[in-house]
Amino acid sequence: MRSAKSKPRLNELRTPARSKQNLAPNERDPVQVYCRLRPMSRESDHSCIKIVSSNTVLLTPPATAISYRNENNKIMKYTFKEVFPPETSQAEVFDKVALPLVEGLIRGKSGLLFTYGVTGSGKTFTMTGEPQNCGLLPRCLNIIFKTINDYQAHKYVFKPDKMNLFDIQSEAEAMLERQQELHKFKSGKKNNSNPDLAMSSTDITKVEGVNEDNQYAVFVSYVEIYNNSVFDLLEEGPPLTKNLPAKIIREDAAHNMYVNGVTEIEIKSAEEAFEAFYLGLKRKRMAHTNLNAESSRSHSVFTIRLVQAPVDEMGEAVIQNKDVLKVSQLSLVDLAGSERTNRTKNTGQRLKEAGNINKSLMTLRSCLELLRENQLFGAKNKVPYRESKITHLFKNFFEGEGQVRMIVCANPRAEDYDETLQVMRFAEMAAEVEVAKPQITDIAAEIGLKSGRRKANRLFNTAREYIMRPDAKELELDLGLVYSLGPDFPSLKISSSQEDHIIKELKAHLEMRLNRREILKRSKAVKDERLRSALLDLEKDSLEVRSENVSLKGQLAAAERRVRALEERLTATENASLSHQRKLNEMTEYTSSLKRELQEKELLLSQNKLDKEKQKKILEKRYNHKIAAEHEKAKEICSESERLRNVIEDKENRLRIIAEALKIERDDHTEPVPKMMGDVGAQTSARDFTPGSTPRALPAHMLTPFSSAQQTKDTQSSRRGVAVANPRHKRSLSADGRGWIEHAPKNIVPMGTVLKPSIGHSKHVNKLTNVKDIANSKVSKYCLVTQAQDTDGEFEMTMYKGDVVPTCGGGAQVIFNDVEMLKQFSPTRQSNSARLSGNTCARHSGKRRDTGGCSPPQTPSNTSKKQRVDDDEIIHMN
Ligand SMILES: Nc1ncnc2c1ncn2[C@@H]1O[C@H](COP(=O)(O)OP(=O)(O)OP(=O)(O)O)[C@@H](O)[C@H]1O
Repeated sequence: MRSAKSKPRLNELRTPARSKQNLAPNERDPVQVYCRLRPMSRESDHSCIKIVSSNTVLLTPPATAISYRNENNKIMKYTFKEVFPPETSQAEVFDKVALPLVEGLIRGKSGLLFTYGVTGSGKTFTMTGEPQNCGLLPRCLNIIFKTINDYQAHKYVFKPDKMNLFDIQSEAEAMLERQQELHKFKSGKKNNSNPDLAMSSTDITKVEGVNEDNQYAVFVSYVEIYNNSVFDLLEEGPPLTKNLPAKIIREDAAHNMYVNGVTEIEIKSAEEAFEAFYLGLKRKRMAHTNLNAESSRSHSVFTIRLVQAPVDEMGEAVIQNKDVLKVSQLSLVDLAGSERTNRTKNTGQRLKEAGNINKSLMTLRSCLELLRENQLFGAKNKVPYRESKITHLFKNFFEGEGQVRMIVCANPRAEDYDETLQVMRFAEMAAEVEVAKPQITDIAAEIGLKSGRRKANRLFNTAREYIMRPDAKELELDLGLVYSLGPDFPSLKISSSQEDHIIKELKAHLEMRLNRREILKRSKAVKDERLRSALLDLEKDSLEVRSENVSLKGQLAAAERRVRALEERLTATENASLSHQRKLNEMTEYTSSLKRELQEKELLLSQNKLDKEKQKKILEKRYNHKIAAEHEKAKEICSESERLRNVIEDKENRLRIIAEALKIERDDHTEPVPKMMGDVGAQTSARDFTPGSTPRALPAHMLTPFSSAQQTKDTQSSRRGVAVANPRHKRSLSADGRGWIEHAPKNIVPMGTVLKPSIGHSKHVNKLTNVKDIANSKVSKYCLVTQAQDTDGEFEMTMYKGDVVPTCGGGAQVIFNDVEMLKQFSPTRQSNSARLSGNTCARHSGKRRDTGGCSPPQTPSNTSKKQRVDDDEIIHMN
């Protein structure tokens, strides 16, 4: 727990929010409602409002009014704090209504002043006024600056913290910001001032309540509430014509409502304030209605916030602590005019605006009604402040504390009567609402600061300046201002014995002076003590400084010696450096000459390169068409080779067919020859024979020699003397002496002639079933022997020959490259070719590419075009 005597902590100094219900009557103030009547536009017009006293008006309904019929021509009486007749001057209204609010603002109390009334009743006239006849707002600004002018803090010492409170900056920080601002303004500041608005207000004087030991700063903001959205009229950026972004209303740490992110401009003079106000005015949405060409369609709220903080003990700078700040605000609200939409004949946007205006005014009205009920009858109605932006923004005035004043403006003309009546009723009701009186605390006194600090500082500065002057003789200062025992003695003249009160007054005065003397003595003792300790500190410091001085002198002498030595070295080094510098210059010159040479050569090189490239291009052009012709030829060759490849593929396919035929034939050869060669042949026509098929019949003269080996021998012996074999007819290609594998049917028919060539080193197989027979290092050639009868019934023997090529899988493949056909003609045969009888040997050979496997050769008839008949083809005539 904090002891009773200890000083309060700074953050405990703020006044806590007080509960309205528990307030004593003297702690509350009613909303003060004034009525101002505007002059009639035409003198001939009938006025419905009559002022019966300084605070009462009578409303007489005209025959055209609705209330004339509804309320039986009833005259209504309304009472206000004061009624201002049409001829009342602006200054008078200001003095009565706004001046007390300004005074409160200076003392740290917040205030709210709004004008309320029917459209065209003079709200804006009252609030803003006209050139040369300024209204409440300019007058408030003028008087505030006149009052605080000598006590203003430097700009940016107080800075809004964006959460409705303020930070305090040091003088240095503030100066830096001022310089930045100066720089910004030099680069283009727009002047928004309006000479008309800098209204003459010479009659304005100062108000009481300024604390000389405080520093002050004024901040203004200007918002507009339009269609229940809040817009910042001082926001930089968007052009005036475009829609401004809407702002939201928030509650700060002290439960005060504020417009979040609103622009607050620090103002140092009334002129600056007018400038800001004029900028906001330009942004205001003005709309024209049938009723009033200048009617404002929005509520506008101009807020002046006054920040004050005590100066420190020295009376110079503000205490750097946020908690000593006191912020008070005066909000000047020009409400949009209330109107009946059916009378204004508004449509579209205007109708929506009118609806919103009326809705917000209705909310204001119902909020005040509920508040009044709560206050008067202890009801616990929930007040719907949030239903409208205007009531939400000023919630803390009604729930917290402050001074609230309202000026009801009225136009006494008959056309406005019904609406004016509503306004009067509202005003009467609002006057019954009470608001807690603001409590003022002297924070400086609470933290032990004495008053008169700034004055003392001023005197001190004057004295110092005076002493510095050469002609200073005697300083005459009114120290009484600082050490004053209070005001002068009251009048002590006692003229009768009954005047005891004078004695009492004198006694009180003396006691006060004694008290003050005591305080001053204590203060002096404290200051003496401080001075003594300061002098002692000074003496101690002085001694330390002296001894330090002696040691420093010794150090200085040693340092000087070192410096001299260093200087000598430096001179020597400089000389050396000079000579090096000369050399360096020479070398630099040499280097630069080399560089120049290099550059020239590089230039030459690049020139050469360019020339070569040019030549290359010329040659390329020249030979391009030749290259194109070559390309054409290449294409032709390609297409030819493609065609040949197709032919080869075609041949391969045919060979494959032959191979299949051969396979069938091989299978047929397994049948016994005698059966094949029997008398069946006599029954079978020779024309039934198809190439490649097994011979089914042979002519009778052919059968004998093939009947058996014995018969062959007989035939050979019967033809003794005839040269049936000539060694010269041996096929050279067949008998090349390499290892052959001869693949012939088992029962091959002996031809009985020399036709079949002998193959040296050959191995005979009937069936090629064992791979070793062919995949054998000794075998490099392959010969397939077939026998058949041709279409003429002649017997022919074909030998397909090829190279055995081993494959990578361990097997072998045969590439056929030669075909030999041996044909035997019967000498008895009657045909065109019958004159030639005996054996014919034709040899066909054709080189072909590797088929990649063992594929049968083409038959001679199929390859007749490509195959040639060898020169050494022999025909044996028997
Ligand atoms: N007390 C007055 N003395 C002289 N002229 C006045 C007075 N009151 C209003 N007028 C004039 O009446 C006209 C309308 O006044 P003003 O614009 O102030 O009305 P308003 O209530 O603000 O209207 P709205 O609600 O439409 O904004 C203005 O031309 C103004 O000069």
